[in-house]
Amino acid sequence: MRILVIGAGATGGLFGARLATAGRDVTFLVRPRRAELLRERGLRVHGAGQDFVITPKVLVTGEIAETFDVILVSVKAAGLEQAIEDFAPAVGPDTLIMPFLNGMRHLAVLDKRFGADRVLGGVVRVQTTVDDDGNILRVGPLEDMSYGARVGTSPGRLAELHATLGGAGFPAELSEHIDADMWAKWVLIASYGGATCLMRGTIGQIAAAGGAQFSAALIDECAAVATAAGYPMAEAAHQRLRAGVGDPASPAATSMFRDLSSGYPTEAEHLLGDLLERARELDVPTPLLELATISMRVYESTR
Ligand SMILES: NC(=O)C1=CN([C@@H]2O[C@H](COP(=O)(O)OP(=O)(O)OC[C@H]3O[C@@H](n4cnc5c(N)ncnc54)[C@H](OP(=O)(O)O)[C@@H]3O)[C@@H](O)[C@H]2O)C=CC1
Ligand SMILES: CC(C)(CO)C(=O)C(=O)O
Repeated sequence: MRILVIGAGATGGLFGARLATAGRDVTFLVRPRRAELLRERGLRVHGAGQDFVITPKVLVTGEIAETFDVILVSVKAAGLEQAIEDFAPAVGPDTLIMPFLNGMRHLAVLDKRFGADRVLGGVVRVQTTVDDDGNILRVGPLEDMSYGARVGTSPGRLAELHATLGGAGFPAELSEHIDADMWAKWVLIASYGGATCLMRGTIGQIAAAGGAQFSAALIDECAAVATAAGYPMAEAAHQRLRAGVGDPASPAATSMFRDLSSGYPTEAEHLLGDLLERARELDVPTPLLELATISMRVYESTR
């Protein structure tokens, strides 16, 4: 299957490079500045014990002349609408679209444009960022993905997708409960991301300052929203998250915290604001989530 990766940033750059290294047919759809850099210097991945460069196949937005089998959407939430316009010409009748985005709201946007049978659920777990030289920097060893059908995707096509994304040097799981997986990831990202951004420190720094109970209470609030929405988190996973916030040495943080620390725009509305809105609709009290959301709104409005 021919793969088009939308964006060659922290997640798309890493997984696209892995897939290309494993011999898959990968093309990156990028904007002109990124294209120039990639053509000049290649796509380099480094950090956490790895260092490799690939010469990527690159298409600049506006240049798409044919459809692809798989589209991996790896833009941030704020860039989604424009990205959809840009990659739409690559979507044919059998194309599958797998988004990497955290949160859930993007699914409705993609479904509306392309139909839910073509839009898979997706979860990627990596710790990456784009460094000042435009390289993909791994800030931790985590690297895996899962994906799965939500409604009416052809099983044959799904199997082909799994054969393409699997066995490429990172764990890739075909999930039969991808909506629940996405909700569980959302609980993680909203609670760890909300806590670290509100407190301006890693999970360990918050614990060392006496905030472990605060972080655990935020996890409970986010998990309660998932439960009310019909996607209760597995008890063991919930308890693992809670246990993780008690370690003062924990370096845990999220991509939203890395964006905040660099003074960049964040996905706060997509990750926190949307969850808060759903909590209100479902009548779930979430005072800490509200606090984290407001603090990020202030950050965004004063950047
Ligand atoms: N980073 C991480 O560790 C993790 C991130 N995630 C999630 O993955 C999603 C993507 O995040 P991440 O990879 O970090 O984001 P990045 O900002 O690092 O990468 C996004 C890339 O998309 C490019 N882009 C944006 N719009 C377009 C467009 N219209 N056409 C082509 N390229 C475009 C940007 O290019 P340009 O340079 O031109 O702006 C940028 O390089 C987010 O929802 C995030 O929450 C999930 C797990 C871990
Ligand atoms: C779960 C985690 C922290 C790593 O994949 C993440 O999704 C993020 O940093 O955005």
